[in-house]
Amino acid sequence: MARLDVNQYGKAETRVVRLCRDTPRHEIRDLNVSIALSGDLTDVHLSGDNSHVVPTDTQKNTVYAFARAGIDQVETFGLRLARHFVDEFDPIHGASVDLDEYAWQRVGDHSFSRGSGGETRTAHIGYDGDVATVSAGLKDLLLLNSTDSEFTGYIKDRYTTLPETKDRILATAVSATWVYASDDLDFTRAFADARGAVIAAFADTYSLSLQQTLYSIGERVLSAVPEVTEVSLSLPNKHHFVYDLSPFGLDNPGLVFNAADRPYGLIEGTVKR
Ligand SMILES: O=c1[nH]c(=O)c2[nH]c(=O)[nH]c2[nH]1
Repeated sequence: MARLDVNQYGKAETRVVRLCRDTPRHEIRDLNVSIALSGDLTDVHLSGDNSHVVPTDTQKNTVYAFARAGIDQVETFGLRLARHFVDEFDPIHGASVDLDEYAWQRVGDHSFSRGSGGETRTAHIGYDGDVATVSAGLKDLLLLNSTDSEFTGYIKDRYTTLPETKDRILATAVSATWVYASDDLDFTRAFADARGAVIAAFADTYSLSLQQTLYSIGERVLSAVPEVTEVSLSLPNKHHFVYDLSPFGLDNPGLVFNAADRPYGLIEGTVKR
């Protein structure tokens, strides 16, 4: 016999752009919003009774309608949406809202530039009708140190070819998610402080491994933002290998590198208070 287990449904990746045109110097907010609702949804799966279903199309429309009032902080926008679906519709007991915000750089009063592969701000809202949990973070934040990075002293076996190095490029694309202790705080300030801590820790740490850098980033975020209870980091090691120029009769004292695409080391961890 089959039995329906956990399930959720919603509109994924609603792309909403909200302009502010109150002055000739326009503002732009560019979001990708994914909603997942759960609750009393057994009948729709077992018998096709849709009477408990808030259509995903309605969810999408709600995102656009709520954006009309303005997108202040991604976290508060997500909280508004999560609370709306759970508080307005009896069969809906839980909402999960993921928000990505793309960073546009201003290049004029009404002109903006967005680098491909640029950094994205993220937020996640969970709401069960009682407690709202908020986490935030960023992804694809590219960072590179051109020195102050070593990797030595590791296990060597018959398959080890990696030479020890006292001076290498350390580069990564940071994905970080941190959890807030409260659903009511200045998320914009907290984000800016956490982001600043990530960058400062990466830049300031004399790195003996990317693992050590990960811990120092986590530690710095916790000390910079008191409202953060834990930080999870996913750090691809974007290897830069010194290219062998000796076949061409040239030396290469750490000047020319092969920026390898794949494979990459992937260093992940959570740092808590
Ligand atoms: O910082 C590093 N950590 C590792 O675990 C590792 N493994 C590797 O081959 N290079 C690196 N670099």
